[in-house]
Amino acid sequence: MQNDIKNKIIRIGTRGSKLALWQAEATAEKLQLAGFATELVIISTKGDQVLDRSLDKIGSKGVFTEELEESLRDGSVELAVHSAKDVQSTIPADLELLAFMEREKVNDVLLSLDPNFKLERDRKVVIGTSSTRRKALLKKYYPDVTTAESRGNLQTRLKKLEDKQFDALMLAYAGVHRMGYDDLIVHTFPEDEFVPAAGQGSVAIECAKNLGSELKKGIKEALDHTDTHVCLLAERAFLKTMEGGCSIPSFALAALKPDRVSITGGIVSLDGRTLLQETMEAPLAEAAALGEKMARTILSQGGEQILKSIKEQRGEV
Ligand SMILES: NCc1[nH]cc(CCC(=O)O)c1CC(=O)O
Repeated sequence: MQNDIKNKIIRIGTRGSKLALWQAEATAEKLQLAGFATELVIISTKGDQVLDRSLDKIGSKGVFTEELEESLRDGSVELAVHSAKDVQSTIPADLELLAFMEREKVNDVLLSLDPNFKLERDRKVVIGTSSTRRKALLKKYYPDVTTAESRGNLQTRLKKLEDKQFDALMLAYAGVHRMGYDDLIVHTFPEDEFVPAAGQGSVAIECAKNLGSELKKGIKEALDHTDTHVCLLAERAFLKTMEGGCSIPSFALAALKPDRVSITGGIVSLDGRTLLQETMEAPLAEAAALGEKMARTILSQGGEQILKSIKEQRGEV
């Protein structure tokens, strides 16, 4: 049985950005170690093609995932590799998230070409970011900072930094590290103030539900990191209940204790004035329920109001 499934080449669908390819190659390596043959299939998504608008204006649902999911459906790939952060909170009924790879350090970091760059509370600097969460948290903790749009893949954003479109660039450590830009890091934001977006730093592996149970089991054994998976269940349940999507400044970070899971989650208003943030814990087996409970708590404490005013500002209601 085991040998049968390993005769088949696992085609891995991935976006073409350098970071996406790094993640797909890391996936392929793990599969190869487990005895599978692999092949990468590069698929371009709307998020890669539309670079002149911020994500919240393209629409938050699946901008980096839709075309990959179509390839899972039509059988042209067995797996799709995503940054877990980019995966919409509800997966289509015919697909599933099979595995989450071991998580990288979760923090947001700041990159600058000036190694002596200091981020101080009362310094007027321009920081490149297109994330609503990062913009709003910067307003809260660094009110004198202004932000400038920085969409595009990491290389495009670094080019904007070189062109002095901003003084520093704010990114997830995970991507920076995977691309080998650690040398440019001038600041690491503490994860209790700049709580990351749900899923940040982890790679999610998606497949069609009907891929075949033996094959799915073999792939999961090769790729899944159990601790990361439990944390992601909690964070994604939070995201789903918040109905957040990547354009909402919500955040959630779960962590494991020996036999319990804790989660810190919340939402911040776009102007940074209202920050709702809580930490809760539960037994390991209740990770998803914990994420949901956290979201309901935040929503009832004023999160609902924040979401409503964000939608009003965007003209969605
Ligand atoms: N939405 C873009 C995106 N999706 C995943 C990462 C970084 C890698 C990760 O968090 O796993 C990034 C860039 C960033 O936020 O700096």
